[in-house]
Amino acid sequence: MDLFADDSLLSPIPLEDGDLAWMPQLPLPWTNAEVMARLLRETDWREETVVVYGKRHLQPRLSAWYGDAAYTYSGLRLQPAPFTPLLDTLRKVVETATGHSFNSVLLNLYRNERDSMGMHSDDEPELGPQPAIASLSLGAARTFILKHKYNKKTVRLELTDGSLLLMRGKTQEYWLHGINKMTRTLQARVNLTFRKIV
Ligand SMILES: O=C(O)CCC(=O)C(=O)O
Ligand SMILES: [Fe+2]
Repeated sequence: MDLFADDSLLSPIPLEDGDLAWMPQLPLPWTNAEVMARLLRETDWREETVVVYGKRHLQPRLSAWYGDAAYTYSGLRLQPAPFTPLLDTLRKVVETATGHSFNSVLLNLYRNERDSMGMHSDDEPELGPQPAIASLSLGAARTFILKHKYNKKTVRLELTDGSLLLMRGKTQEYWLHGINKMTRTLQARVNLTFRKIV
């Protein structure tokens, strides 16, 4: 279901075989720093283990999954917790800004420049075809890298404090995305990806 959208604040970012839109500052009812501090404090952050080629590794970031349904992500079965009042408020703000409805959110905490996320597509079957995923960033800016699966073109976006990136259409089908480690010292960043499990 698409809600009535005040999406005039979202600007399209041209991307072949994909659909991206972005706003530099999502209008929030608190300052970015207040939202970030509350998310750091109120979230049930987990250091998840992943098994790659039979070897167990700690993920290079902390994460938490809130929503109505369990979700399989990077081979991990994430047990959901119900939305908190803060997450519910953020969800409504993001829904108004994007015109899409969401019932789940994955939070990632990049503690410093050494935390990262490998290249992937958010194409799990429970998201349905052509999912809309809204990504809210708080704290340190990190570079979001998109790589085309077939022609290998690369696009880099700076995801700054308070910004909202909407990925939809064929984006997950044609592109991988991720966050690289950096060498320059960086403060913490929290990213929330709102999703709809169908
Ligand atoms: O931290 C980011 O901006 C990317 C997060 C992401 O790709 C995900 O949660 O699937
Ligand atoms: Fe992703």
